[in-house]
Amino acid sequence: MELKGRSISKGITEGIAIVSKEPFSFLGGVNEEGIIIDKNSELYGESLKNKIFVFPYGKGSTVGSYVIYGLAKRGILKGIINKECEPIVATGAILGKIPLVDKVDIEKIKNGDRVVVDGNSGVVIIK
Ligand SMILES: C/C(=C\C(=O)O)CCOP(=O)(O)O
Repeated sequence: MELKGRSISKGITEGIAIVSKEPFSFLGGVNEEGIIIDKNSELYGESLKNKIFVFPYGKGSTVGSYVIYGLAKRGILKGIINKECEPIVATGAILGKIPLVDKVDIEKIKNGDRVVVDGNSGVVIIK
């Protein structure tokens, strides 16, 4: 299935989706190893390692950009899909050089789906 969206950060990646139905704060939401540490998150205790992180939009501190950058640079976070990306998450993905596509109907993506994020054309493919 192909979902059309908008390119925010270029590049193409493929991986397993980890889906949060709630908006996500990277500062205080995830540690340096990519483990979700926000106890209010439905994903508490899960890992972002080698995953495509799917969530509606970012929330919280501007420091979130640097958290995303660090996760990307350490090769933990492979890509992001948002319903509506905001500047904090966009900045982190662009600096970290990981693909990000938004304006996607993320309700069609289930936890564990294998997805392709094409940040060049702004398309997500569920395999
Ligand atoms: C850059 C900031 C703090 C630091 O250097 O640790 C301020 C972040 O402000 P927010 O209102 O959380 O975006």
